[in-house]
Amino acid sequence: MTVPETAEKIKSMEIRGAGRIARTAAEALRDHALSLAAPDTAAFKKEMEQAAALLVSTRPTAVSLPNAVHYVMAGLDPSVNVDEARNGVIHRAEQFIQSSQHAVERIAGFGARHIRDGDVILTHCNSEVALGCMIEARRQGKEIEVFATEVRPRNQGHITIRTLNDAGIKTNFIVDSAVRSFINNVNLVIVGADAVTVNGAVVNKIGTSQVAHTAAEARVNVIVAAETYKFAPRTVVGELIEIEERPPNEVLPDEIARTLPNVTVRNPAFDVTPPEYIDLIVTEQGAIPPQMAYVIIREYLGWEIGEFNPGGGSPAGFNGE
Ligand SMILES: O=C(COP(=O)(O)O)[C@H](O)[C@H](O)COP(=O)(O)O
Repeated sequence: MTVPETAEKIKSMEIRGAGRIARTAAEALRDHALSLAAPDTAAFKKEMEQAAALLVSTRPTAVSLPNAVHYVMAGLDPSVNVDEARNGVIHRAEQFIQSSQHAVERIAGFGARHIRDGDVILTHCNSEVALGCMIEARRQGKEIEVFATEVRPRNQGHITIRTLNDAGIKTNFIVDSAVRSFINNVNLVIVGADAVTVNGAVVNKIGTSQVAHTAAEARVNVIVAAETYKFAPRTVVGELIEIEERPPNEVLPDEIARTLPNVTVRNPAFDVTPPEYIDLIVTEQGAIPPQMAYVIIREYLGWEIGEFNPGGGSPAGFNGE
């Protein structure tokens, strides 16, 4: 897939979920590097930077995307010849994809240890790593049951219930507003993350903070499953995570909206769950309390602000191992 095709698919959410977005962006940069017929390294670098910027511009919230792009682009050494520069990008892209897959597997293993036989788990949205923990627990023979939300307006819950069904996990499908009605039937919440900030706040699908608040009130533990490349280095220097606001017609059809001139539809795709509502963040480096997010950023993403910064920034590295 070309870079513009990939960018379009990420924008339209045909490719979605923070981890998948990151790996697909790395693949697109690798393929772009492979096919570019640039006369010299400077031209190659310029084209690659344009491609990188296009990918980063597709969705603003999932930090995995700029982190992945930055990691791949850090393989481009401007002082070598064009073939070496190309190989540098390809190598870093392959490395990112592999370590991301490895991270997903490790988190499933670590997360499954926090799931006990007989647990009833609530999940919100469609997170590859959160589901990985449940599927691994089931694979280990633990009898679990899941409550999965619908996830208005894009219905990611439909993907989640299919995956759970196919894994042979007993699943209850509920509308988003039914979470509080069922929270006392549940003894664990597991969700994914699009970004984790330096203070341990978790940005995830809209509604996650309501789920976590409800869980806190009911004394139900909340686990966030998140690879280290979901942590946001630039929050160390005070940058805020941008919350994507998506088109109104995802929520209300245009033909109805047209008849309601006094009504404005608001459609934020993500929200922020404060660290007080989170018991544990399970990363591929192990489980941490949210308050230790800073350590993950420092140890695994580097101090130099690891996100892709078009035209500048030093190449700090995500270290997936
Ligand atoms: O909020 C979402 C997806 O939102 P969207 O559908 O808008 O992309 C997921 O919970 C995280 O991205 C984590 O997913 P994963 O664990 O698969 O990276």
